Amino acid sequence: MRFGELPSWAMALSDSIHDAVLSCSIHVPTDLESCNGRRNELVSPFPSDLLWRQPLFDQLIANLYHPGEGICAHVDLMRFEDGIAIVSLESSCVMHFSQVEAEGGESSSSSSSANRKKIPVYLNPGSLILMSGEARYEWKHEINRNPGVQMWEGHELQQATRTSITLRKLRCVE
Ligand SMILES: O=C(O)CCC(=O)C(=O)O
Ligand SMILES: [Fe+2]
Repeated sequence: MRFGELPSWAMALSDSIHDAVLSCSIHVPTDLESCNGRRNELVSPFPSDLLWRQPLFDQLIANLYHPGEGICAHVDLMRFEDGIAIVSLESSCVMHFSQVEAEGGESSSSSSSANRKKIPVYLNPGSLILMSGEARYEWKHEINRNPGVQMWEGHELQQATRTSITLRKLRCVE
């Protein structure tokens, strides 16, 4: 785990994440009438106030998982600001997202565990996960790699050692 100024390779990674977000961000007209007035908004996988903050990230953790190891469902600690990036390396895997229980817990009918869906996201080696806003605060993420096989769309995933690098920004304490 590392806090404060990141080592140069992690700064380079952070810059690459910044560039990757920019390269898949597009400007779209806010409405048809304003098309000619060139008013448009940026649609981006990371909100621009987060993308342009300085520094983008100042904390990183590298996690090493052997076959059969994963991480249980959680929301990242509130000591970190909004805007989290994870680079997934080496082994493919499936990350599941599930909605945080509403206040009042299991008795709340719309959010009972039976109704709460898990959204699977397939991660290739090199995949970048960006979490902000609702995804960061209202959804848990987990990787369930029990010993044995993990399946994706009917195919068996070959489990190998997996490394992930999570980049975050510490919340300022006043
Ligand atoms: O290994 C991963 O992809 C997830 C890591 C993670 O969620 C965390 O460190 O909080
Ligand atoms: Fe996490």
